[in-house]
Amino acid sequence: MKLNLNIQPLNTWLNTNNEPLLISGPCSAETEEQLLTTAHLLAATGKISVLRAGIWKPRTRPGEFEGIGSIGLEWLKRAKAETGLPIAVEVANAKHVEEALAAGVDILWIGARSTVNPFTVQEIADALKGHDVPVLIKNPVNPDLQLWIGAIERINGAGITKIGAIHRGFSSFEKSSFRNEPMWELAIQLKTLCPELPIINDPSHICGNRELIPYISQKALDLDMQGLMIESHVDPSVAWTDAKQQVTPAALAELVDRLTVREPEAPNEAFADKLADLRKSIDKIDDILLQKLGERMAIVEKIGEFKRDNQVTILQVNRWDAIIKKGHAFAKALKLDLNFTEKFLELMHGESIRKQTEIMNAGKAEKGIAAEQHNEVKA
Ligand SMILES: C=C(O[C@@H]1C=C(C(=O)O)C=C[C@H]1O)C(=O)O
Repeated sequence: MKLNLNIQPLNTWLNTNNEPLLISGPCSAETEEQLLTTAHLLAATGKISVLRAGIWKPRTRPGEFEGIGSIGLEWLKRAKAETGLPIAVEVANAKHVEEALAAGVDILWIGARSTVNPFTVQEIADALKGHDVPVLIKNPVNPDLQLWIGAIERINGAGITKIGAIHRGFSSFEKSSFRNEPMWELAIQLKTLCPELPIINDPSHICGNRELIPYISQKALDLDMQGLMIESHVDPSVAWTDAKQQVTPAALAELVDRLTVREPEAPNEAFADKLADLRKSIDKIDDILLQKLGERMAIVEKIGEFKRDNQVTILQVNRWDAIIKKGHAFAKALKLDLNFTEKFLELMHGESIRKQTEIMNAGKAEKGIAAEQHNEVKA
């Protein structure tokens, strides 16, 4: 089901010269000189459309630099007057919204740590009522698409129609090369549910280091995201916050030059025809795959009934082990990714277990099973 949002297309409220939107600026405004020098260097690249700077910083532990505060608005105003760039800041409560709007801030964004809290988002939404300011909403820290959507709906419900989502990645318990796991599928789901909603990628917070930023930026553009928010600093080595992930304005310009912007639409009829042909072949294969999956499940059900009637456990580790081993051999021979193949088989096995559990317990503890099934579907 599509989301029922009232969103104005990005190009109707921000001029990006038909290029992907690029928002850049320091993680934190530190001093007037740092902000202005960075802003001038960024403006001189001719690459960016919006200048950003954090002035109220939600930090994990107390005692870290928590932002320069309202004085930063004066510096941003000066940067805007001198460079002509629209300015953007993060807001986390009603007071921030009021101060930012009074200072003529052009774009507000809601950070990941605020998006997680519906009370905070609602407070911001209420403060925005009656204003016509663009608002960008970062994904919540945790991979919860509904929470992200809920925040977008709250802001939209306050009458804000110039809205964008910022994909900044998600906290994960697992060790990873990323500071925040991209979990692209969540951004893809959001785009599928609301195709008119601009999604902007934040490679700085996904990567947590400079090195991976070009890779993530390119991937974001190839997933048809409409822009990038990349942190930059006149001298990242001395930055007060997020030093490892900021780039110099010169490095930013170089990075942007190396990106390839591809079109979502077919460039000509010949391409469209060839693509349609290839897709026909995929459709045929998908039909066979699903047909075979259905046949497989019917046999799994029979085995389930057989096990139930003979009091045999559902899980058969040896059999499962053999399937995985055979899967590995197939993956190698067919040049399929091993991890993908394993995940696919695991998904199938999980469904067999679920189905056989249902058969084993038919009529018994129905409530518990229904609850488990509900959770599995949700997950
Ligand atoms: C279908 C069975 O039950 C379970 C499901 C399996 C499967 O999906 O292939 C394999 C082993 C069992 O854990 C079976 O025992 O063969």
